[in-house]
Amino acid sequence: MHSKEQISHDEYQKTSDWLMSHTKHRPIVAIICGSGLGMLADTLKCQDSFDYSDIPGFPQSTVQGHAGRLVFGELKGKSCVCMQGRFHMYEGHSLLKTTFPIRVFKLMGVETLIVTNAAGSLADSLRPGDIMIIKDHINFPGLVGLNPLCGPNDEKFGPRFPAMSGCYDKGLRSLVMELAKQMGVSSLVQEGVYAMVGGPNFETIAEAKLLHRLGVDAVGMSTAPEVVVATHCGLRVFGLSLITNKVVKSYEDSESVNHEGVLEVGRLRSQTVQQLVTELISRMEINNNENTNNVS
Ligand SMILES: O=P(O)(O)O[C@@H]1C[C@H](O)[C@@H](CO)O1
Ligand SMILES: Nc1nc2[nH]cnc2c(=O)[nH]1
Repeated sequence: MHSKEQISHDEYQKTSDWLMSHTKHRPIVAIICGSGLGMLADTLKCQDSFDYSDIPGFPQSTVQGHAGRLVFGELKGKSCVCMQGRFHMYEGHSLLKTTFPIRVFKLMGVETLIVTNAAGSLADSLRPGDIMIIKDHINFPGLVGLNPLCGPNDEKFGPRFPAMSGCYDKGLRSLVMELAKQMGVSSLVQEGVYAMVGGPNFETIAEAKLLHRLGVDAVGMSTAPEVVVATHCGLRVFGLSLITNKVVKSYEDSESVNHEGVLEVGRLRSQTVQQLVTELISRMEINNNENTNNVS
């Protein structure tokens, strides 16, 4: 089950050095755009962007709605880097490749990771178009040993046995709840538990019932490996799921989900997600100012 693949510290460093020599931005925040949410990158000012295919060591995006571009720029005076397109296990990437950018971000000086995704809801209180602030996750592939941290541990990044309780920063979660109130969109926003499944198929009804009984609020096919690797190397994490569909949990229900519908809800709610993330970045406190305002 375990792959023998390893990525050395030097390989992450080479990619980081290449990027740092091709942009003047020195990002302190990294944003990963979920399906249909790539427009988050459009808000960045003074952009430098790179196709993944041009970045040494970077995997390639193959999913519709994931452009495959890394965009550097400024948002509210803070230097950011944005992944327009992420890597999923179901595309055939190893978990190390899926999470490759996270350690590159760490080496570039990023302190905070914002992850977004499209997800189906199991909680009755979450409707399509709602935004779920991720309070915690269940990493189903991880529970059976499909974890990017399997294999030799690189102590330069983090410990062999990292804690994962509290991996979604409480302060940032409360801040976004507060911002949602101030923006008049609090009726769309609530906290919940995200579960990652392997995909690429959507859930059977029996699987949906199981997830519901286990206390999962929303389900998707990404995010958990990225958050595990980010937490391992000491990044502060904030995550949100855009609820794009209800997961069908009844044999009487004739609805079914498809990727086009997922992307469509992403487009419809893009503005609100964009505003929330922009306000979050504007208001979040930064620990280490070394990387701030380095763009000349
Ligand atoms: O990258 P995310 O997690 O937003 O993508 C979700 C899960 C699948 O990749 C896809 C299904 O429509 O959307
Ligand atoms: N697994 C899963 N991923 C999703 N991504 C968007 N909607 C869904 C869903 O219903 N199930």
